[in-house]
Amino acid sequence: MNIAFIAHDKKKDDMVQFVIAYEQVLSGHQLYSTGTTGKRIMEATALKVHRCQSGPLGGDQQIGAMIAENQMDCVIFFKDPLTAQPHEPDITALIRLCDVYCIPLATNIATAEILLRGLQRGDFQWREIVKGKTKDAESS
Ligand SMILES: O=C(CO)COP(=O)(O)O
Repeated sequence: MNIAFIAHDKKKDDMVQFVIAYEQVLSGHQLYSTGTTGKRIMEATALKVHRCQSGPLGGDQQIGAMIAENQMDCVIFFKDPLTAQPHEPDITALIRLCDVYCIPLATNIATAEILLRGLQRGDFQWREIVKGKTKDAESS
């Protein structure tokens, strides 16, 4: 599965703790992130993360584009609800695209735990079916 990790500054420590806790599970997947979040994850773990731009410089939009191309299976986005962000429209757009394409999205650590436990159990297999169907439609 392709999984995106994004954390606002005040949530980055939580994100690091989270990926350390689930490092073993995550090592079997392709990981993507916004710039600084990915840097923090790679410093704290042995995980390899494909880093996009930093959020305020377009990283949320790059991950949004992957969703629109059906290349993202899950988004873990630890949002800071108490701090205004200069790129708020990009954040809203990313969340909207998750809803448009029915991509599982966790915006806090409690939901993220449930999503990753589902991932461990194989609950995300339906994404492979959806991706397969999209590829078939594109090639016909
Ligand atoms: O701002 C962000 C998401 O909206 C996160 O970006 P960084 O991971 O580059 O800090």
